[in-house]
Order: sequence, then C-alpha cells, then structure tokens
Amino acid sequence: MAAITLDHLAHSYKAHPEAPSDYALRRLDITWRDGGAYALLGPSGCGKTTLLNIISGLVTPSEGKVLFDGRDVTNIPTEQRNIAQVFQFPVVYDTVSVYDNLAFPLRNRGIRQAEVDRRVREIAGMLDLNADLDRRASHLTADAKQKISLGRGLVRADTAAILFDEPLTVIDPQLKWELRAQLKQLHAQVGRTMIYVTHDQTEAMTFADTVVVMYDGAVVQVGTPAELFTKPAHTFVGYFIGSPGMNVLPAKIEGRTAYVGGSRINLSRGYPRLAEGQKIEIGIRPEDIRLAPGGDGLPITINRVDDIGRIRIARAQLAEHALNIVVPEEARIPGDGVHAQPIPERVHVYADGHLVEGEA
Ligand SMILES: Nc1ncnc2c1ncn2[C@@H]1O[C@H](COP(=O)(O)OP(=O)(O)OP(=O)(O)O)[C@@H](O)[C@H]1O
Repeated sequence: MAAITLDHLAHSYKAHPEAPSDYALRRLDITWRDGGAYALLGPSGCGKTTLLNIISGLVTPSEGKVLFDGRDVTNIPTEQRNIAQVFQFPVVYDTVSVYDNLAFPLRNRGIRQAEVDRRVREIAGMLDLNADLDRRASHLTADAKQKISLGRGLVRADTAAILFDEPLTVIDPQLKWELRAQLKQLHAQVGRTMIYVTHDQTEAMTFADTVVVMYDGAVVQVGTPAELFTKPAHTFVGYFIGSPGMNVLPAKIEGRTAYVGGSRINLSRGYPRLAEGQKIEIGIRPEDIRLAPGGDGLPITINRVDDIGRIRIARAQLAEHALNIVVPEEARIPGDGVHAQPIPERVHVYADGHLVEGEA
C-alpha cells in the first residue's frame, strides 16, 4: 500500500508546450492517501487517462514528480511500481481456467501454492466466481471475463495501489449496479489505495470517499460526494454533478444582492472582493429553489414539468435564461404569477468559473 503524491506535475504531449492549452494535464499538486478510495471524474478528453498513465508509469510526465510513500518513482518503469491495473476491456487468458487466470499475478511473483489457493478462493468468493473456477475463461460472458480482470487486479495483497480505468464499461447495466456496490465493499475488505477513473458521476459517487473532478486538463475540485454537491468549487462541477445540474446564471453583485437581468436574488453574504473585468455568475441547485404563488422572488414562466418518479422538474424561464427547479412529489405547482425563491444560503457566487467565498 502507498500514499501517492503528485508534486508540481504537468504533462504536454507536445515537444515545446507554450500556452496552457498545449497541456493535456495542467499543473497539479495532490496527495492520494494510503488506503483511500478515489474517483477521477470528468468528461472525455479532460486528461483522466493521461493522469492514470503517469501514476502507473506508462507515461513519463513532462514536468514534476510522482512519489510513492515519499519515494520518487517518476522514472521507474511500470513493472517496478507494484501497481495493479484494471482496464475498460477484459484482459484474460482465454485458454486457461478462471482459477489459473486469478492465480497468475501471484504465481508470477513466486507466491507459495497454499497462499495462492487461499487468495484465489477468497477473491473468487468476493466476486461470486467460485462456481466458475474450473471453467475455461473462453466459455464465459463479457461480464464474467471483466469480473476476472477485477479479480486479477485485487488478488495480490502487496500492491501499492489498484488503478481502475472505466472498468464497468462492458458490463450489463443490471450487473453494473451490483458491481459498483461490490467494489466499494471490496475496497473496505482489501484496504488498498484505489483510483477509479470514470466519466459517470453515479459510479464515482458510489465508489469513492474522495472524488477528484477534472475539467480541461485541470483538477477543479477534490472533495467528498456531499461537498461536490453542496459546495461546487467550479461552475463545471455544479453542472456536471447532479441531475439536472446546477443552474448557472450571469449576474451582477451589489452588497448582498445578485441581479440577473432586472431580477433581484438575495444572498446570505457579501462579496466586496470581486474584481473589475471578471465574469460573474451565480449557481443555484434545482433542489434549492422553492416555488411560490407571487410575492418575493423571481418572476418565471414554467414551460413544462417533467415527472421523473419521486420528483418533478419544472423547466422554467427567467427572462432569456433557462432555470430548472426540483419540485418534491407532494408540493403544489402554482399557476399564474409563479415566483421562484432561491434559498439565500445556497446561492453560490463564481468569478471566472471559480467559487468565491462570501464575507459575513
Ligand atoms: N498519446 C497522445 N498524444 C497526443 N495527445 C494525446 C495523447 N493521449 C491523449 N492525448 C490528448 O490529451 C488530452 C487528454 O486525453 P486523455 O485521454 O487523458 O483524456 P480522458 O479524460 O481520459 O478522455 P477519455 O475519457 O476520452 O479517454 C486530449 O486532448 C487527448 O486528445
């Protein structure tokens, strides 16, 4: 097991990078705690795989260092880093049994047969593969083969970290739910540092204690699933996490009031340090807006209401801006003259995309 530190890390695939946009990974300083369950979450092309490959040693960073428990491993090859990796698609030996597939990483390191047998059966039990141990891998479904890949990643007790790169891509949707929960339990059982790359917020939130959100080559927030939801550090996080995502509206701030077009929104704090020339926006989660029949609040028009089970989503319009509002199952939706009332404590202010802390 190991703590992994990325120290002044940056990477460009270009020989002579100049502009920030030349970097697939912009300057990054972060430590992944020994034994932690992390998700690396972001859209396609934001640099997740580049970062994972730098940790595993498949890519050498153009700047900065990678440390495992304080030891500089930046120029050490993958096979000497003591890392297990599980990829998007199954990596299994079709011609041998499930048992031999699981045993391979252990036998490869000269582990005694009694210990091999104990570990293989333990991991097979965790992944519900016991009944298949004697079967040839070629006879199994894609789901079962990917479970073998997960098992091979988990079977060694001495790995510094286990890296998962979108491991549930090929898994049937029903089984995906089960495996997500199972992986979380497996983390608790094996207690290893795990880094799980995904573009799926549900997968990230289910698996990880700490989610690292990436956007355009930069880490924009590191936090617990609850922190990402209640206090998005960047408008992208607000938009990417949650369904629907946070409403982001261009605004002007004066004292404890935000102005969106001609409408006033009360804030719970002041923002005296906003600088001239910054792009100012406010972010309000659809869950943090109440609907009222007139009175205080924003005069909106509701275009339609989508019923998605336990909640309804009012798709509204505030002047030229779209506004999503979550309406609880039992709540009444007012008719004419409806007003939206954001909860002042939950209205966030952003300057150039980044969260600004207000002052009491
Ligand atoms: N070998 C490479 N050579 C040049 N550019 C690359 C290389 N690999 C990735 N890139 C570029 O670096 C950026 C980040 O890519 P990366 O694969 O790390 O993102 P990602 O978040 O993992 O995306 P995805 O989920 O689609 O795999 C992208 O702009 C990509 O085109």
